[in-house]
Amino acid sequence: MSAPDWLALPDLASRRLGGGVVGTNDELFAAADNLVTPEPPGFTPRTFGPKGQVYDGWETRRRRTPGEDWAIVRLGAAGVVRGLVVDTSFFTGNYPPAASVHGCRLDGHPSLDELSAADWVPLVTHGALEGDTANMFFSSQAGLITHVKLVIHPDGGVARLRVHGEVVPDPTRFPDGWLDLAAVENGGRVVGCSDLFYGSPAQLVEPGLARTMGEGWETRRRRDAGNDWVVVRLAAPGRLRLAELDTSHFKGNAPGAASLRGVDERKADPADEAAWRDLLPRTDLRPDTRHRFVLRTDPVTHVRLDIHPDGGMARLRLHGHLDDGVLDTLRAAWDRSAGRAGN
Ligand SMILES: NC(=O)NC(NC(N)=O)C(=O)[O-]
Repeated sequence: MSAPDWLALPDLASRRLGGGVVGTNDELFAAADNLVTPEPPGFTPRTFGPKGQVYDGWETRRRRTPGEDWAIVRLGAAGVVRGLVVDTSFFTGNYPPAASVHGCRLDGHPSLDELSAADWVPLVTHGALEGDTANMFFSSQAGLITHVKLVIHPDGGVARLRVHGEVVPDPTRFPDGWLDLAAVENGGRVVGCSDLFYGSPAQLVEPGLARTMGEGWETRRRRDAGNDWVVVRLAAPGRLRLAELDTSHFKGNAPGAASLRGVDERKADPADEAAWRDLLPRTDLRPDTRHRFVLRTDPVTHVRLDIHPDGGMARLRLHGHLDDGVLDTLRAAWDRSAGRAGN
């Protein structure tokens, strides 16, 4: 069976975006914070701590009274949830047989008490789980979600909770309309690339600096005359003023040069090669360097980064201003769905 399309969407709960566990009723065996760890779970058999076998995940005690266990997760970026993964990797004799996930929308910085009293809408209802498995659930809930509540029936261990969805730009994050239009936390997304052999291009637009080469995008060595590329769909239409092409950590494998092109899908079809306009001409790059290039572009909705011929890059930042009227549109969309996660 092929992977569902929604798996390619960003994990809104990931710690990489600032997601975090804000409360749980029980984490005696293993901390619920592990649910949002970006790296895949690991396991070393027969490693015992003071409470029992050590697990990389959330694990509650064996229930001796009726009920269920829960953990509430603050998403790193608000969005519309398209699919969830309740990953029970390495939990074999102690996984929960079923899980539910609910979502809510609460803006600002709500307390656990406020979250507990929120209107929760179902994203997954009593979904059957397999042990030691990435259990996948499609969500048809169209509302904007800021927090999710994982409920396990009745108890047990879950290694990771992935909440894949489309980021909805939060206009309170850029009150003057100046933002990194490529950033995933603002709603930017990598929608195409030539090669992702060593590292995912989605990492180019993640927050912060890459800590290692492994946190960037890296292609294999090309043995033909072509070059590698990625296309980013911007958070919203905007005029670019500053590009950052960050080759940090890529010392023996930085691209020799790069260029940027853009297109405005409101005026031309991005599938039409001839519609793309130069934003930054082919420019030499240095290894292990945060290059900044000042730009002055017309409004664009998509940007293509070409690297010549291949190699790796840690981050791509595309700072600029939202096109005229777009900030008002984003504010209206944000306000319209306020307090209505289920709509
Ligand atoms: N061997 C175990 O994993 N036992 C228990 N869990 C831990 N973490 O020790 C349990 O009851 O699920």
